[in-house]
Amino acid sequence: MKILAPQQIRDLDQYTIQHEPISSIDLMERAAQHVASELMEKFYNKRFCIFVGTGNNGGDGLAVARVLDDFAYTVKVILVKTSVKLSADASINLDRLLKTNPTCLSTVKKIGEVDFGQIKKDAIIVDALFGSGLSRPLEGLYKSVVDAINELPNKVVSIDIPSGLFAEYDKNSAQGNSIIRAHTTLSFQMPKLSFFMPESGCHVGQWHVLDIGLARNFIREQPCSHYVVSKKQIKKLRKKRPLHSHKGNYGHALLIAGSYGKMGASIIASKACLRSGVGLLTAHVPHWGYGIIQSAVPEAMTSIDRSDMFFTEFPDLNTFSAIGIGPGLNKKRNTVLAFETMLDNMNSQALVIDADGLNILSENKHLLGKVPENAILTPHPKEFERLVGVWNNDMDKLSRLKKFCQQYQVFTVLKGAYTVTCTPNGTCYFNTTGNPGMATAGSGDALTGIITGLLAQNYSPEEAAVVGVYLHGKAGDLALKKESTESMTALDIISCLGAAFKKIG
Ligand SMILES: NC(=O)C1=CN([C@@H]2O[C@H](COP(=O)(O)OP(=O)(O)OC[C@H]3O[C@@H](n4cnc5c(N)ncnc54)[C@H](OP(=O)(O)O)[C@@H]3O)[C@@H](O)[C@H]2O)[C@H](O)CC1
Ligand SMILES: [K+]
Repeated sequence: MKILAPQQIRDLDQYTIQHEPISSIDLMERAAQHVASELMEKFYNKRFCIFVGTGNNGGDGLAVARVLDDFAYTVKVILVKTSVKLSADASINLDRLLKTNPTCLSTVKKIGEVDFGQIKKDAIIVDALFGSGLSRPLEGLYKSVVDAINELPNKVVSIDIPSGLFAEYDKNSAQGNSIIRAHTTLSFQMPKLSFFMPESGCHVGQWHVLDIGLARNFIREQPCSHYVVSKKQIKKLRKKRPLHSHKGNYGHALLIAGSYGKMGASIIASKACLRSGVGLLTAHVPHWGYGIIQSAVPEAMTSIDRSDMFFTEFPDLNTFSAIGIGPGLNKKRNTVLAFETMLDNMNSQALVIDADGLNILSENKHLLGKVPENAILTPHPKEFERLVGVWNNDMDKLSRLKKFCQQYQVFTVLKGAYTVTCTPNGTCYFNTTGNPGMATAGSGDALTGIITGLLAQNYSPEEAAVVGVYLHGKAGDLALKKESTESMTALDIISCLGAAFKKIG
């Protein structure tokens, strides 16, 4: 699913009105019907208190109030209005509401006029103050109202976007901005870019997309560099196995991971790689790790380093279709040298670099130039910061991510609540599977194993990264059915990979 920019969304709105054709007031009505249905389903028989502004987001709120009132819900509407006039469609909806239920509405022009004490604790607050038309941070009356709503214990549902939040904008990170902290956000047609950033996404709560039928052909034709990964897309990318096939058809992966005291990284990455469908796996481990890996992962072959403790050499790379390097490696001088020599000797093998592999790159920046094109780097934010420097805010982080991928022609999987895969041309794919239980030791090693396994099976780097991240998150979500966010371990995630594949279908 595309994540369009605010101006594109406005154009989409206009295009739909002209080409469907549908009048803007009817489009607002359609949007409001969707919101009201969702509210009635989620909050059956609850009372609602709707804060509306003067733009079209407020118009949505007024129309929602009327629909809820038609269904005999108890609704209070608070129109927060400075001296500005209402938008044309908000004004029509105000008249419609006044005709059906004039007593539900109060208009406030000063903060003292809002009687927050009157709002029952179990009422659902609907936030329809500002949507995608926000042009500056909130001030004065609007800021006070938003701050006061955020102090209330009530659940808040935002229409389209939490009021005060920009759809995509650096100012989201400005200290002291007042932004609604929603429990749920019902967003029209597509999520907004700011939902995916830690600094701004924390205001959004659970978000749901309401398909209000905006012109699909227009969406399809829009240039776009931000996408949300969907199950449908992953299903299309999954490679189905023919009946007559053998392990030789599914690639041979090499995992260079683990060192003295960190053999778990090798075990976890190896198990994940095998559970992702690789035909053959060789785990390259230090001499000391031989017995450990052989007994923990009997399915894997081993390549044994001459060093007892660390990675200092590598086997003939031509045997392998994909290589994963980094988990639990350490950064000893000889390890750095071996890594550099390996980069010099890469041919056509697909490559994943994680953990200490990334730390070696950030401490030896000249090696970045040796990373082969289309390699996949899988940093967590701290590792990424070591590679690109400190960012000012999340939008800056995103632009550094794109610049980095374009400069080195690599894919980067930047891990987080919404892990983003950025391609060498700067296109970003946001992943929505996964949960906070996956923030646990070895979780990243598992992802390295999964992506390496997919690469070995001839998934393109883009497919392997996007599918791998999705599967890893999905397996984590399935593991959460048996475990809690606290108790989940990396091996729990791996044990659910089979079920995750089945969920893709
Ligand atoms: N996408 C669609 O197809 C549909 C969207 N709908 C809804 O419409 C809103 C967007 O509506 P819009 O009227 O463009 O924007 P807002 O409702 O957010 O409000 C804009 C007005 O608010 C003023 N404004 C902006 N920032 C501030 C501020 N910080 N303080 C005070 N006032 C502010 C702005 O004035 P300007 O000075 O910036 O010109 C406008 O007057 C979308 O989010 C959906 O909810 C449709 O209903 C369905 C189709
Ligand atoms: K809103």
